[in-house]
This record gives sequence, C-alpha cells and structure tokens, in this order.
Amino acid sequence: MKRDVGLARFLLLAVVLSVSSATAWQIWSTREHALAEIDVGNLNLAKALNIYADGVFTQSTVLLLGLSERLEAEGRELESLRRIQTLVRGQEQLLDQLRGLSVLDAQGDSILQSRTGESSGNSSAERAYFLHHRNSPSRDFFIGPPIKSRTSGEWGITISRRLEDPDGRFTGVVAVTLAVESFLQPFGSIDIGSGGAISLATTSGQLLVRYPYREQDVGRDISKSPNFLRHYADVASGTASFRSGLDGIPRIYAFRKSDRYPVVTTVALGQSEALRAWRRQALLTLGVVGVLLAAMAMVGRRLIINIQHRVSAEASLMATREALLKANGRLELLATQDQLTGVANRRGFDETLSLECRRAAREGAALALVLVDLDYFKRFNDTYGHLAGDKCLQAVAAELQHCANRPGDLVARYGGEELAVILPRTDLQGAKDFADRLVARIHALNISHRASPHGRLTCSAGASSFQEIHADGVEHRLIEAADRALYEAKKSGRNRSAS
Ligand SMILES: Nc1nc2c(ncn2[C@@H]2O[C@H](COP(=O)(O)OP(=O)(O)OP(=O)(O)O)[C@@H](O)[C@H]2O)c(=O)[nH]1
Repeated sequence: MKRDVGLARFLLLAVVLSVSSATAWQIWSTREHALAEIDVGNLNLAKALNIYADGVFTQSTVLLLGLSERLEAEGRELESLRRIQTLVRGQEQLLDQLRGLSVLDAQGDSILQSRTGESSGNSSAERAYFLHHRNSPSRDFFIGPPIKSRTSGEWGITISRRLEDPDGRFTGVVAVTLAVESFLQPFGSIDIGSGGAISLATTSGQLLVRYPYREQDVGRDISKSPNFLRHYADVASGTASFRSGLDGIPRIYAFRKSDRYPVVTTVALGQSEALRAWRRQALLTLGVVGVLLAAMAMVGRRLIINIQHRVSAEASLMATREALLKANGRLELLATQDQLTGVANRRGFDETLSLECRRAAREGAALALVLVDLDYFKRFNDTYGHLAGDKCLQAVAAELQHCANRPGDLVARYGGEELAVILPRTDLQGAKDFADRLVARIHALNISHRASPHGRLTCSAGASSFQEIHADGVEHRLIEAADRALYEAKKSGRNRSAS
C-alpha cells in the first residue's frame, strides 16, 4: 500500500513534468518559428529597400559619370557650364530624389550649382567629400556623410567623383546631393509598427537616413558600436536581435549590404510588438495547460490522500488486531495461571490433565500425577501470618517448577496450599521417585516452622500413575489415587511420599 502512494506520487510528478516540458518546448519552438518568419519578412524588405537605394545611387552615378566626362572633355567655359546646367535640369525631372548638383574647383570653390546655374560663392573645401577626392587619387564614386544645406537647411546625401586633367592632376569635384527626405518617404510608407526602424548607412558605419526620423541621428557614426561590430561588420546580410544603441529599444534586425555601393539597409521590428501574437498564443497555451495541470494535481493529491487514509486505516487495523491478539493471549494466560504462584491454576490443571490423558491413550503411554500438600500449614499461617504463608507457597511452587523440568511436565496449584504435578510418560516408580525428590527439596529449603514437629517447613506427596488409559473418567481415578496416597503419607507421619 505504501508503495502505491509512492507510485501514485511518481506518476503524478512524471505527468506534470512531461506535460510542462512538452508545453515549454512547444512554446519555445513556436517562438523560434515566429522569429524565423519575422527574419524572412525583414530580410525581404531589406533586400527590396536595398534595390531601391541601389537604383537611386545608380541613376546618380550615371549622371556623375556623364558630367565628369563632359567637364573634363569640354572644359569649364561659361557656355559649357550652361549646357551642363540644362542637362542637369532635365535629369532632375526624371530623378525625384535629386536635390542638386555642384561642381567644385581644385580649391573647393563652387563653379556650378544646378539650382542657380552659377557659382553659389560658397566654399566647400571643408566638406568631407571634397577632402576625400582631393586626398585620394581613386576615381570611384564616393558616398559621403550627410550634409546640411547652407541655404535650405535640408539634409542631403552626397555622391561625388574626382575631376582630373589629362595628366591625372586634381581639378575639382562633381557631386550630386540626394534629399534625405526622399528616402524617408518610402521608408515611412512601410508598416513596421510603432517600435520598428529602417535605416540606410555606409558600410563604414555612417548613418545616412533613419526612420523614424530624428535630426540627431543623421550622419551619426555607429562604426564603434558593439552591435555594428558584432553583427554588421563582416557579413553581406543577416539577422540579429539586440537593444538599439540609439533609442534603447530591443528590436529584431535584418540587414543587407549593397552589392555595388558601400551601403547597408537595415529593417528592424520592435521585439515585443513583433512577438505580440506569439506571446498571446503562448499565454493562452500556458493558461490552458496550467489549469489542466492544476486540476490534475488536485485530483492526484486527493487520490494520494485517499490512498494514505487507506494505508493508515489498514495500519491501525493491523495494530488493533495485534493488540487484540496480545490481549487475548494475556487473557488466556490469566485464565489458566495462578496469580499468587505463577504456576497453572485449577483450570489449567484440568485442561492439561484431560489433554495428557487423551495423548497417553493415543500413544499407549503411562501418565503420572503427584499431589503435594504442605504440612501443618494452618499453624504456619497462624504463627507467621497469612502474608508469610503466601510467600512460602510461592517458594514451594518455584521449587516444584524447578524439579518438573521435562517437556510436558506441568506444575499447578490444585487448591489452597495443595499443589499438583502432571508427569506424562511416567510410570508409578518414576512418579514415586519424583515425589520423594520433591519432599527432600522442600525439606532442604529449610524454611523455619516452629509450630511444626519438624521445626521447618515440610510437605507430603502422593503419587499415582496409570499405564493403560482407555476408560472414561481416568482423570478422576488418577486424582483419587494420588489423593489416597497423599492421605497415606500424611497418616504415616508427613514429610514423606506415598504411592
Ligand atoms: N497463606 C495461605 N494460606 C493458605 C492458602 N490456601 C490455603 N491456605 C491455608 O492452608 C491451611 C490448610 O490447613 P489444613 O488443610 O487444615 O491442613 P494443615 O494445617 O496444613 O495440616 P495438614 O495438611 O494436616 O498437615 C489453611 O489454614 C488455609 O487457610 C493461601 O493461598 N495462602
């Protein structure tokens, strides 16, 4: 039964654990699945926006290439610059993102502004793109950090190219400016939730455009940020989850670098927003499973309590049964034991005598009985008192018990100061010898009895034995014979035995 409780506990625990772990696994795998779907969507979006940016840059570079060829071939005469101005106007109609074109001389002074068609009079010698081309012989296009227009205050992205004379000497820079706004518009038209962000940056870590727009983010250098270094630096495209270094919001990012230009487009969704549907589903699952587990735990607990009640009821039943058996045993003993001397009482004597008679009849064996009576015991009581008489009886019974040590021998208090010994498988001679031994042992106890002619406590014994025990009432005859012999011993002077 106790094992049943252990087994029930184990089963309950196993069910709770397996259901919990299966649920945890299911929730975790649906999260992974949701994240994978988000990554795919984000990557596709990043790719599409990258294509858009590539297209804009390509149109700009085509324009720059044509202009730089013409400037280098045709020179910078006023007429030539006017023709270029007309050409750029035409291009501006076709390319919405184009905010302007400028041609700088070798000192960084403007020699053409597409908006006015003339020099703006401003020097751009300190602009990053001018410094880049002046210091680098490369004729590649350069996407510079965003610049703020001195006239309109608008932010723009510059793409520029170095101008050279036929000897390869630096003669200036031709640059187009793309409006940051023209990137923000398509970025903003995409639903990326309230926590999302889309950005375009150079691969060297210069932020060009970021939606949602904050002026302080424009041109920000993120090249030293741990997130940039860990996730963007060395791969062409990928996904990652981290907390934004700009606004501290945890997001799921997907980024793609352009194959042609040193720019990277990033699409990010706010993590908590992106996983909202998954979270709702997970909470629902947790709720349902939690309620089920709680119900199961309650039922299991009740079951275990029931088993425990049954176990304890059974244990107390067993204990009661054992106590009852012990009590019965004690009662049985009390019913057949003499309280004063501890030997069998008259009932025990009668039962044993009848039992031994039947056994002797069955086995054809002899059965002997010795009756023992203390001499002058009335006087002993009168002389020493009843309590001393009791103690004396106890001592005599103990001595008899000591003598009758064969298996099956039984010492009993036959009545009053009279004791009896049943001796199975003992003939008359054996019984007589036993009786003599008893008389001698009691004498040897040397219990003082000044009222007796012997001066000490003595006893008389009568022995009887029957060999063939078949007839009814044999117990009675055995007792009568022993009693007669006892009477004889008394008559012939006491402190002796007769048979
Ligand atoms: N102390 C004590 N005395 C008992 C007990 N049972 C019987 N007696 C006493 O034993 C005495 C027996 O006396 P009697 O039968 O007259 O015989 P007796 O004095 O022993 O004399 P004989 O047997 O002829 O030698 C009585 O005085 C009983 O009261 C007992 O349990 N305790």
